[in-house]
Amino acid sequence: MTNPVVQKVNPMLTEERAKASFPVEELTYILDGGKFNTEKRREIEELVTKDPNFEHPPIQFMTREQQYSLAVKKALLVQQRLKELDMLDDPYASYFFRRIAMPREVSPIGLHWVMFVPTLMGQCSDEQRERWLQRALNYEIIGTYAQTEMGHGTFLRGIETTATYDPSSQQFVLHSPTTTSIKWWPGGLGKTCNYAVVVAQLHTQGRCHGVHMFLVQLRDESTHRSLPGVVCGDIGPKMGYHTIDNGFLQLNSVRIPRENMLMRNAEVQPDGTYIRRVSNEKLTYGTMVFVRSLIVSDAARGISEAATIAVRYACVRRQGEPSSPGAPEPRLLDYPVHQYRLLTCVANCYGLWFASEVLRDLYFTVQPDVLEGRTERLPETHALSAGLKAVGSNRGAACVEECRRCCGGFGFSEASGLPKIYNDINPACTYEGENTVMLLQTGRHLLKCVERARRGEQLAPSDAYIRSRPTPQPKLAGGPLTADLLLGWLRWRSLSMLLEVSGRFNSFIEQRQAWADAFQAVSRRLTRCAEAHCILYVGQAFLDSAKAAENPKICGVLTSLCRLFLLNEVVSGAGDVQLSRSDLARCQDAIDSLLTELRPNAVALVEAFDLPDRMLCSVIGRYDGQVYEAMLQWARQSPLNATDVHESYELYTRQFLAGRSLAKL
Ligand SMILES: CC(C)(COP(=O)(O)OP(=O)(O)OC[C@H]1O[C@@H](n2cnc3c(N)ncnc32)[C@H](O)[C@@H]1OP(=O)(O)O)[C@@H](O)C(=O)NCCC(=O)NCCSC(=O)CCCC(=O)O
Ligand SMILES: Cc1cc2nc3c(=O)[nH]c(=O)nc-3n(C[C@H](O)[C@H](O)[C@H](O)COP(=O)(O)OP(=O)(O)OC[C@H]3O[C@@H](n4cnc5c(N)ncnc54)[C@H](O)[C@@H]3O)c2cc1C
Repeated sequence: MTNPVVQKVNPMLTEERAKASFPVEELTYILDGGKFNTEKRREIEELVTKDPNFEHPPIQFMTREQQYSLAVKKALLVQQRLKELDMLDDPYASYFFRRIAMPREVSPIGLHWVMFVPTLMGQCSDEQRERWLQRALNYEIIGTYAQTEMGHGTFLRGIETTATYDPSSQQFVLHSPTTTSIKWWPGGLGKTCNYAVVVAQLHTQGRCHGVHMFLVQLRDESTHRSLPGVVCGDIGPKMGYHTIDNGFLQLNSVRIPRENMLMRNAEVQPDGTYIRRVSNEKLTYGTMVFVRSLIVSDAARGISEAATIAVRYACVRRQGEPSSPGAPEPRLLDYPVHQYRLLTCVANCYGLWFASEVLRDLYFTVQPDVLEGRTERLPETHALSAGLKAVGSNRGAACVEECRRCCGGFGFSEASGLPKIYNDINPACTYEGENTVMLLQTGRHLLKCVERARRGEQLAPSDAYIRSRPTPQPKLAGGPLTADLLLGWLRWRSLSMLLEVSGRFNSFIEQRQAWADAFQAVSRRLTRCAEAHCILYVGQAFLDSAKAAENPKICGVLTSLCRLFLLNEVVSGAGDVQLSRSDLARCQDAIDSLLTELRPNAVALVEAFDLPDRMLCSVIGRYDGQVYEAMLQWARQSPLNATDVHESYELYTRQFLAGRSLAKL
């Protein structure tokens, strides 16, 4: 543990820690992807924790402008430190450095490395990479990804910004023709960035060729003033994300050189001739596939933080009727219903954690082929990243909210750290493709898989269970409810639901409905199919990782947690298909026994995430469990407490009490 123990550890937490049935440290190595990674991460965390430059009072007491300004300073300081430490080329080290240096502070330059650089990597021709990539990697320029407009987010083909080629000057003219065409939302666009990848409709030789990407300079590189024709700014306060300047951008006939169109997949020649190099036009959407896969891991990390806080708090918080006179009040964690609420969040967290690793590996296996124009596995990768992005962020937001409520009133206080975790994960349900829209993309792919299965074509590995005919329901009665059996049931459920919906879809087609209309008619049910498919993927990844654990004690506890995850899915999905009352009752009993079995490991399972206090930023989730003193200390920092009598008393309350009118004040 990298946590400095400030005070004596609360004995209730020590007692819980002693109950672990497995070596927590070894599970940490598994989660980090090896002991080497754990050690490296801890070194970085210690480095940042000791650096006074990253210390400051809680940002929750600051104004938005102060928060933004501090975040800019810290984000840039991180870059300087990473350079000094020669860590810029090490994505693992720089990720953890950023994370611990700016815990729960969304970086104003975050879009630069999450989307701007990956877009340059994926969409530039080789010469363009030479020209811009190194400058971007060195942070000589700071960029963002400007796609969404006020009028269009989901429907990308509806984007209105135009890039019209002018062969006489060999320039593109970037223009926002309407109010709705103003770019709206891009992170860091308002004040921080000086460049952007702008998504626009390409017009040349009198024809529109659809959405393409252009590198546009927004601000002067030395004065940072916006360039002629560029109008940009901050979009104002949001539900969260206070540290980042999501921005707007209006382009008034801004001219850029022809070479600033990103030309890996398509090109406009000097005379204006348009040439498409690869047939799959969806390659322009490549960066989104990448970021969607990252969101699954963000969701798991968000739950890991919230669950660490809520489980620790549940060990030290006493509330309720003592079991006998004179006995202490029960701890929250003693209540089975509380165990259920927390442990199912922990189970979701592990499932998403392992699924995000499998998805990341898939992405990095497929990406080199995609860059070379071989797109055979792109549909599977898109369908999985879209669906898992939706399921991951939906679950992430729901579990973090559940953990927050598990902490009662303190969960509503910023002191708990929980509102911030929620406000960080919640927008992921919307950005990078709104979740329902993403589930529909997965659903569309699944419908096509049934069609392919019917034609006897081979399906991608994660779709291989899809057949054109139903399979018998696995029997849950009789033998033990093993993880394999439960996973088999979820596989059967996913296929059954899909075949039912696809049957309905086909009947609409037979009635001569257009494909798009038939799709709309089944869309509501299709989103459930997409969820079931993704949950199956999560369950499979979870079980594979549990089985792969070499230490039998870790394998045991992970398998039990995986069973809890699977059983909970079976019970909550019982309405989607027919599950007999007796099977349902068996599953419910099995959940109750698992809660009793897993309860002694509750603390160990969250502490395996090895989250230092600096990362959690939580008064009630501290390693030492000394909650109440710390809560008082926190409240003392409120600027409202700077004076005993607040100025509003003199200005208003005193007048009010004296019976004077406040109307003109
Ligand atoms: C909903 C769709 C997918 C629809 O696209 P469309 O062009 O209308 O598609 P269509 O003609 O209906 O054809 C669908 C077809 O296109 C395929 N496809 C769709 N997306 C991809 C992809 N990424 N990779 C590979 N293939 C893709 C689909 O599988 C369909 O294929 P098919 O026709 O079935 O063979 C699209 O408009 C979309 O992706 N919308 C969501 C927009 C979005 O995600 N915006 C993100 C902005 S950036 C951001 O939010 C950053 C935040 C980060 C932060 O703050 O940290
Ligand atoms: C914090 C944050 C950061 C962001 N950062 C960026 C960024 O850096 N760069 C960038 O370009 N964009 C960014 N965005 C924009 C984001 O990608 C869009 O908000 C998102 O794609 C949704 O688009 P929209 O807001 O236009 O919603 P809409 O498309 O108007 O959707 C509204 C609702 O309608 C539903 N809906 C829409 N179409 C359909 C359909 N076909 N079928 C069924 N239902 C449908 C959706 O599910 C949704 O619930 C960011 C957004 C947020 C909140």
